[in-house]
Amino acid sequence: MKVAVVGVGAVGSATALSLVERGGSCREIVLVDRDTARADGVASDLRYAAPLSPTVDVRSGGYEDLAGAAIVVITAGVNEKTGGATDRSDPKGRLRLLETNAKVFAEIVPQAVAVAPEAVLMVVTDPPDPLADLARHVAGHNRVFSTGTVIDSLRFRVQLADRLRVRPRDVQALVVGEHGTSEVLLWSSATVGGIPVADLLGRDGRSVEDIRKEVERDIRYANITIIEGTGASQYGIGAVSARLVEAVLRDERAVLPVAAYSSRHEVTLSLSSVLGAGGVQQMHEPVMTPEEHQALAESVRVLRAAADRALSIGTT
Ligand SMILES: NC(=O)c1ccc[n+]([C@@H]2O[C@H](COP(=O)([O-])OP(=O)(O)OC[C@H]3O[C@@H](n4cnc5c(N)ncnc54)[C@H](O)[C@@H]3O)[C@@H](O)[C@H]2O)c1
Repeated sequence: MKVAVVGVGAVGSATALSLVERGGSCREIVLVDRDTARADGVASDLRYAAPLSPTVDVRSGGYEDLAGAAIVVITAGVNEKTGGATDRSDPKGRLRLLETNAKVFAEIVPQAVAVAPEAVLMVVTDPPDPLADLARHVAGHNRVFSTGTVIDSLRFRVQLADRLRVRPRDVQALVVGEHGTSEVLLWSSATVGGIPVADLLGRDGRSVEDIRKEVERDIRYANITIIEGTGASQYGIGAVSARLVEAVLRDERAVLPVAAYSSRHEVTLSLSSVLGAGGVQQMHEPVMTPEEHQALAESVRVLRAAADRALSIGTT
């Protein structure tokens, strides 16, 4: 199985490293970037790490090398720091990158689809959900999804686990809607060992409402906190991307909050999605309170407007 990564910056190289280290799901990784020297350098670096993992060949290439790829991971484009999306008080958040990155997608997607018409397209570039709508439109097929709120849901689980002093693996908690400032944290269904987290938080006397605000802030702006330290958030999303590739290649039917087009909501968004061969196979709406439903409707509104903009930029 061949996996292609288009865009070999911080996120693309972290994704490729995670693919090599997780091992086993793909036999070949091709790295493509308009900065060919960078793609060559990352491929060369990873080639020397590969013998420590299950057999995998890593090489750089051009679009012609996408032929036969089962999945194309798109991580090309400006990031939050370069694109000026690191202001916590800016409600647009990652949507600030839409104009620039829609143009990047208009360049990449037709070339990728021409060479690899059967490949699943996985969008990581921000803002991933409207860019997945654009990619789907340009590709002319539905085998398109974005990493959506998988990373946000992991952040939610980690933040809750910290406060509850349990391991994150045992916390069930979902974020749905946009991978962005309008995302919806589903507190009502967050549980640990079958117990609602709201029943466990605040046992040390702190107000549950205060803890909730603190957790929401930490998750919504986790990317900015990371960028303030390192310039780019890359390792978490790299590990997520490799894990999602694995779920597709192995037809796992894993239930994860990746984003795909929902005919019900008429836009790409994250719900409880079933991920396997061909991308997202089913999407289900988690049980929500009326307030959570309302917040999701607002996120859908934001996403529809962004998708319309992405299409108008990327298809003219
Ligand atoms: N979905 C998520 O959860 C998530 C998380 C972190 C970052 N991101 C996003 O991922 C993207 C990449 O971030 P990064 O930190 O790796 O940025 P980066 O600047 O380190 O790398 C971007 C790479 O894309 C390449 N590129 C740009 N335009 C191209 C084109 N037209 N064709 C081919 N290659 C092109 C550049 O040469 C560069 O190597 C950003 O949009 C960032 O915001 C998304």
